[in-house]
Amino acid sequence: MAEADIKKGLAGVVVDYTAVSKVNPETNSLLYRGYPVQELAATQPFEAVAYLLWHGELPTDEQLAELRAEERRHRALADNVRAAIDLLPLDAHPMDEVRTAVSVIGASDNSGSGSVLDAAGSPEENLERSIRLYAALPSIVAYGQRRRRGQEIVEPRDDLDYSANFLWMTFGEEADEVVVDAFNRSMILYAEHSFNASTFTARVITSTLSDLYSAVVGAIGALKGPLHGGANEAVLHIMSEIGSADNVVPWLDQALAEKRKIMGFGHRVYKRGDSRVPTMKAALDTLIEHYDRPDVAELYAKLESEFVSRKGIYPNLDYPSGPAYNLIGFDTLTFTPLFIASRVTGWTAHIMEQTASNALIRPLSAYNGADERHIEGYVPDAAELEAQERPEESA
Ligand SMILES: CC(=O)SCCNC(=O)CCNC(=O)[C@H](O)C(C)(C)COP(=O)(O)OP(=O)(O)OC[C@H]1O[C@@H](n2cnc3c(N)ncnc32)[C@H](O)[C@@H]1OP(=O)(O)O
Ligand SMILES: O=C([O-])CC(=O)C(=O)O
Repeated sequence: MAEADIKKGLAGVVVDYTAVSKVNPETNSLLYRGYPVQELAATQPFEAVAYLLWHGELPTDEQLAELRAEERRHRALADNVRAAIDLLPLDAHPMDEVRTAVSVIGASDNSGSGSVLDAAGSPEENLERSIRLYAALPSIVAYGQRRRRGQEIVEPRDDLDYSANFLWMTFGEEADEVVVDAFNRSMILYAEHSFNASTFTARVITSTLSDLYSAVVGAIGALKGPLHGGANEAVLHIMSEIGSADNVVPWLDQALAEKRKIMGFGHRVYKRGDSRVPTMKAALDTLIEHYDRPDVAELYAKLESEFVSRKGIYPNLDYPSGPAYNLIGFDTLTFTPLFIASRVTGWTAHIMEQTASNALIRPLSAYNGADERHIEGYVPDAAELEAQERPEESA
């Protein structure tokens, strides 16, 4: 068998153009539509960043007010979505819960003709669907956590912006400004990251001219894995296992001896550190100070320094965001759903970009299975003999 030039995991393969974001490992930078993400996190509400990702420009005051009004209109948890969530067992993973909720929203959207020929939708329909999902996800995530805790649903508040309302619906009390600010920054930092696994999944699904909801459902499935979004949950599991800074060295000795992956470290593209980490770490520091938890800072710093010095592998965004969400009070299993609530903006921007310049995504594979063989006594019919006369490239 001839050796094929396989790029395992598509590592290093450039598959298409995108104008949504630029990840540059050389300069350790990340641009959303040209703007450094750090500048956006320091100056913008998440709503403005969502607008930027969808439209390519930051909104004027009027455009932002319009988006905020529309977001408020679609905040409340729809009855059928709540009913579907309530059917799920309480120990279902929240990622499965959110995935199901998005499916229900998609199945209930009767815009378009209903035919598969029309599934991909117009740019206007897809923008409308994107805003609806973006608006609905906080109530889904918040309700999920409250349901697991045996608490009553908290209705959205029209006088609060996206991040403050998200925290209100989750905890039933108004969050301090420093907490809202840290949370808003995390939403911005998680919003977009070029052709990561979940975004690429969304683009593959979109490339078949399927609908936006199906692409988001698929993306949620890809995000759940601990090599991708699930790592923010996994970081907290690891930190709980370690317990305190004193235990880092023995814990790490054993984890490395067992060849375990240390969650929240490493990245396919960034090899010298993730561009978003310093901004998220600064947000974590404000939370550590606010909640007076120096023990978290000690454990964070000790694990980072030990792991980096031993392996030369740096933290990714999930490393500071895991403990940040823990300090805010989110349950560990809710962390990756928070990632969904943010990343739905990037996913949908990519879905619209893919639709606007589509080509079916269908790579080739090199076959390394059993040699051709036949069922004993089988006699090919005429159709099969005819097909064999027209051999195609194997794939
Ligand atoms: C928002 C995000 O999605 S960011 C990513 C979140 N994911 C995680 O934090 C999970 C932990 N990290 C990882 O598993 C990896 O770093 C990935 C999957 C993110 C990127 O990995 P890849 O580019 O595919 O590199 P790969 O996994 O092959 O790692 C290369 C080497 O570094 C090692 N390595 C990479 N990351 C880690 C880690 N976190 N812990 C231990 N070893 C690691 C690998 O074991 C491998 O070693 P080897 O060459 O001796 O086999
Ligand atoms: O880019 C990646 O591979 C993963 C990542 O950091 C993200 O999706 O935010």
